[in-house]
Amino acid sequence: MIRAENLGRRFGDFVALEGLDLEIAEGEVFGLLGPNGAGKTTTVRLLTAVISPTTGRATVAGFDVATQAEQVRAHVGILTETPGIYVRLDAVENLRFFADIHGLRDTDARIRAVLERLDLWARRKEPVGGWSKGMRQRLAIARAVLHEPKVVFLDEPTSALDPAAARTVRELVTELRREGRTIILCTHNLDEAERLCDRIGVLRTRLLRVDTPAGLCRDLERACTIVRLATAHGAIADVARALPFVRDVELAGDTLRIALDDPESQNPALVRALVEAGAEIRTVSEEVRTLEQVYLELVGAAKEARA
Ligand SMILES: Nc1ncnc2c1ncn2[C@@H]1O[C@H](COP(=O)(O)OP(=O)(O)OP(=O)(O)O)[C@@H](O)[C@H]1O
Repeated sequence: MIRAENLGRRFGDFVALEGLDLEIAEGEVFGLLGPNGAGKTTTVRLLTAVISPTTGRATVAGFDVATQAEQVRAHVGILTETPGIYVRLDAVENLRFFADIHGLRDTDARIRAVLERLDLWARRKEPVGGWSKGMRQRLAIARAVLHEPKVVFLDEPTSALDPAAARTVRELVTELRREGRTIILCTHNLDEAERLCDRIGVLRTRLLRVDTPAGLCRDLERACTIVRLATAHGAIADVARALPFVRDVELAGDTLRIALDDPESQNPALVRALVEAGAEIRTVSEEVRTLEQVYLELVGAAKEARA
């Protein structure tokens, strides 16, 4: 649904985005994470044909963002960080305005359907200036999906919302995904990204890493197997240390933390050796790092590399 090849954008001498290679499948929820100024909004603006690339190319729904901007815009919906909602107009007037821009037909039926879906129909006649932030955000999402786009870009959709309103927005994202739409979600909320996204890309001018949330948290270079013993046992730790494929062993209480290069293939031999040495093993598990740890290391390393 989205394909970018060496996509980049400069503003004068300043490089906002460089060498973006990315493919996003239809129906995927793709999270874009990165610190302030990392180039997330620039990426969204490039992929929605609001600005043009200075290097590379990209297609969205099969259309080239540089040469077929109008078709791209017809197939994408965007929720920006500052959605242009007209506070003096009511919800229907706001949506009618955008429906006219898109040249939509069946405007009244569409508006009613989307407002009912977002639970805003009963309040449709009030100027939206008097609404809560959460309600306005829902209206902004209604606007983004009014023309039933195949791809929906959501730039920080839950920032500045209270937990209940944020939850409603997250439920909407899940619903949009159920309808088969492709969603690009820019967020600083790592927990939200982990819960909603099929894959996550970490960006800092360049795309540093792309993987599933679980894949990002499984740090292969530091994979550790955690073995909990029935009784604490220094001798068992020494047995593990003596194994040629074990890189490091820490014993804390009844728990061994064993660093391996490839736990999946080395765990069976490790467990066999420990049992043969008399260990009574209660549990064997994998040390999983949090997305926050992985994220901070990735963007921290990118910052050092740039310095
Ligand atoms: N029109 C522009 N002219 C000059 N510089 C720009 C322009 N648009 C963006 N930039 C710069 O490009 C960099 C990337 O900005 P961008 O808005 O894409 O980051 P972001 O990852 O969305 O950040 P945030 O999380 O703060 O929203 C920033 O340093 C920004 O100042």
